[in-house]
Amino acid sequence: MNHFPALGSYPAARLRRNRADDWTRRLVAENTLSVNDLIWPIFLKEGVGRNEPVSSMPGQLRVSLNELIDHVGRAVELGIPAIALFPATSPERKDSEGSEALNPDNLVCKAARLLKSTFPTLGLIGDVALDPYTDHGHDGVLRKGLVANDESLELLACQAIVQAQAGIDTLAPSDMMDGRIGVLRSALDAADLKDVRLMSYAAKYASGFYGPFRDALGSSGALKGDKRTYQMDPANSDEALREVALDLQEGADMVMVKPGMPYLDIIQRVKATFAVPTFAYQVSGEYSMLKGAIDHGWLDPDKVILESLLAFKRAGCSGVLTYFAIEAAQRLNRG
Ligand SMILES: NCc1[nH]cc(CCC(=O)O)c1CC(=O)O
Ligand SMILES: [Mg+2]
Repeated sequence: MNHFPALGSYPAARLRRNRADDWTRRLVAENTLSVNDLIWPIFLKEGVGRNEPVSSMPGQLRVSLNELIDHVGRAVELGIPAIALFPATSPERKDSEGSEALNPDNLVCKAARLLKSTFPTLGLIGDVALDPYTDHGHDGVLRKGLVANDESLELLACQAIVQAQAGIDTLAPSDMMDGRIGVLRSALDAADLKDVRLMSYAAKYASGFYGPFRDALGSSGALKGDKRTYQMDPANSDEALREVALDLQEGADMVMVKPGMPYLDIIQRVKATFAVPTFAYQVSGEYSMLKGAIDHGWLDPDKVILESLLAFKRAGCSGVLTYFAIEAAQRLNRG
């Protein structure tokens, strides 16, 4: 069936006409990518000392607190609206309950206070989940060998409050426990932190693409088993809509789909169904795939970085968490 009878067909219809010059290409472009779409995830390292390269993510660093202002200053200068903080916690601070997550002087909280006082207008996103802090590497606590949903929620709520009090303005729960958005929202309300935003990792899949991230945080060696009892099955799509519906009902301000590129179909369905601010996480494995090929000279960074990010806009995203944020912003600012 012809859905566009009025348009006729070749030779009257020649779609190449609009592609013939830069000016028409710019006029008919349906989507744009700008610096306003970028969120830069940053790994933090304890102690004062040198930054450390992350070997499975060439170009990314674990940043120590004394280097943090210079490091983040680059994002601020480029106009990147927000960064997301992830702590590489040293093994001696990890335990089975992830207690360090509740320490108001933990790495994320120290970084948040420092960054808020230096860059008051920069958005700070804090990860809510226990895996950087547990010696078993799971996002919640274990009871009888299983990740216990409701016990974990209590700890996650405390973790959220501690971060918000340190200056984190957007909490991003990545734990995938059921009910955590509602619990976090009421905990924030009770603590008079009503303006703190919740960016829910609503549809987070049990993905192999997180491998380099777990290396960066040192949680891959620690992780016992896998996360398939709480993260979503990559086979599922309808279920993502249920996850998003619940999180919105419970008080999420923004939702996220993760990973990104292999899940563009999910992003599109979420945006079409709910019409709410939707984000994607172009995760560590996606970065390392592209970066590895770029470093070998097999892909052209001037083409693939912005193309991969524009794909998220086309699918319906408001913005993207990407380790390419700096490189993308530099290219966008160059015009
Ligand atoms: N709560 C853990 C968390 N938060 C963000 C990522 C992955 C990000 C990336 O791969 O870049 C993960 C990994 C996991 O679930 O094991
Ligand atoms: Mg959920």
